[in-house]
Amino acid sequence: MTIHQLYERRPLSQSSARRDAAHFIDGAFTQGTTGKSWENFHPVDGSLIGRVPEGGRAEVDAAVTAAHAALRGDWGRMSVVERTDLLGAVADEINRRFDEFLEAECLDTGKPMSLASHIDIPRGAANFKMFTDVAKTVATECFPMTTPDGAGALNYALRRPRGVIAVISPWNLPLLLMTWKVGPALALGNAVVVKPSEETPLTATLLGEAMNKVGVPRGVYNVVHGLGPNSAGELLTQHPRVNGVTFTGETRTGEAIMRQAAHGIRPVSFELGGKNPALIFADADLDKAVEGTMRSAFSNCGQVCLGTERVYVERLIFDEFVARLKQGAESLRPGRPEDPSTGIGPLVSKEHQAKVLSYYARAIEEGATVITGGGVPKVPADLAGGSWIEPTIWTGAPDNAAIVNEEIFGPCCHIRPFDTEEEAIELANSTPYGLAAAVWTENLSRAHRVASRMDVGICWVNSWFLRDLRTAFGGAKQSGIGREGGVHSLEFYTELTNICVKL
Ligand SMILES: NC(=O)c1ccc[n+]([C@@H]2O[C@H](COP(=O)([O-])OP(=O)(O)OC[C@H]3O[C@@H](n4cnc5c(N)ncnc54)[C@H](O)[C@@H]3O)[C@@H](O)[C@H]2O)c1
Ligand SMILES: O=C/C=C/C=C(\O)C(=O)O
Repeated sequence: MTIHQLYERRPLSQSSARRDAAHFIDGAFTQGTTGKSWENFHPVDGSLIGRVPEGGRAEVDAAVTAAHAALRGDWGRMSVVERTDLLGAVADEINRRFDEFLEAECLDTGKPMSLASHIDIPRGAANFKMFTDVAKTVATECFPMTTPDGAGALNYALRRPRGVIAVISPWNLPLLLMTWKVGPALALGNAVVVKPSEETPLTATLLGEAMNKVGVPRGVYNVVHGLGPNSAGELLTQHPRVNGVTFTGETRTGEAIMRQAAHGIRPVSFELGGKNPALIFADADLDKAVEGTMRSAFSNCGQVCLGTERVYVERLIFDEFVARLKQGAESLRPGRPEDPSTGIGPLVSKEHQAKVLSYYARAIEEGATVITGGGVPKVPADLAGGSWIEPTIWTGAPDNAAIVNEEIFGPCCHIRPFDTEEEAIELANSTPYGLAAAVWTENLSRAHRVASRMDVGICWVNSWFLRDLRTAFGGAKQSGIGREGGVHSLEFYTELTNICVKL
């Protein structure tokens, strides 16, 4: 029976028993000591999923202490092969419990199962597998040198785990983005304390069961739920015994975390916001450019940091492209995650829905023309409690408009014509962000020429969201600090010592 058939009779939100989240500290689940918690709602219909405990100083201290104890214990004494065998088993356990992770992720986010079953959950396992390979195969460096006495000396580099890593993760791809950090951290010998987003606690909690099942020593993986400021997030990122902070989230939040982590000096690795452009030249394969921009603008209800919110189209094909993208946007049917015909899910929360709707209103004030969307879709009565939003396309806004310069993080994009390659490049690079870009052209020279001038961390040509996990991933300008992926993750998750031996 397919996962969809499982729910044909009853919606996911009514098929699942109430699910409370729990902290996972030193190998044990606990509701903690603060007595504070919040309600977790299903974004599809507003139904209650369960409660989430808010961790405080005691929980953060206990988790950091457990992580350090793990480093001094069996985990710290394990060989790379023993460690990576365990993490390979974690990946296998995620795959063994695939449907449970899928159900939990879709309950928390409301995203279609057809999306999460192809992206979110498989990447949860792949992120562990990828970095076990890196940890087992990465070489180190060695520099023989001459010395005045002629005998010479040998320099070689040794890498060791950085220590206890704080992982602060967002709500849009909860399992994928949390394991994108936990995978390399653990494969390279660290221990972690994860603070998932308050919107999406379930898969981080479930991963604790997988860790225990395969025998990862207690204290290696810890989860403390909480909010950001004045809560577990802030306490964790300023904790004196945390050795590094890796964060994925909004740029403004990154600024706050940087201040919090500064006291006592600890390195940060940031993957932040974006306002990503797509450049579509007249010689592009229009079918592919429309299909790719449909995904990059509307997938995951536009809640993808790498998504496209600015589309620049060569004037010759502007009207045709706008008409084609409008047609695509209007074909997306809102629905429940478990419904295979669902084309688009809801936003993650009522708060986020209000934020996106405020930009929809701002667009009108700024003089934009609404090509399609601009509000809340009509949905069946049983979905009325959800955080629904219409996929929206604008044209005609000024280049300094908020909808053209500020990250909205919803299923919306502004399309503007351009006349020359230089103009397109200047427009693409015109915001404080520099995360991703997409260039659509069949001209090989132009593809390489334009891509090389995108001031971003990743540029796709005639594609979007193709991800080779060995490549460097991260943002330029206000979209991030550092790169993670493949051997690039070594820089943040290990400390390097150069040893010079006189021969
Ligand atoms: N660059 C990337 O790879 C990437 C990937 C996904 C999402 N994002 C960005 O994330 C944002 C959406 O996710 P979000 O709304 O969860 O982001 P957010 O910044 O609101 O929150 C992210 C996480 O940070 C925590 N947090 C908030 N304030 C904190 C503080 N002062 N100290 C410690 N922790 C704190 C939150 O509790 C949450 O766990 C968008 O801006 C999107 O572009 C970037
Ligand atoms: O929403 C942002 C998506 C980020 C994706 C990754 O970090 C990845 O594919 O590794």
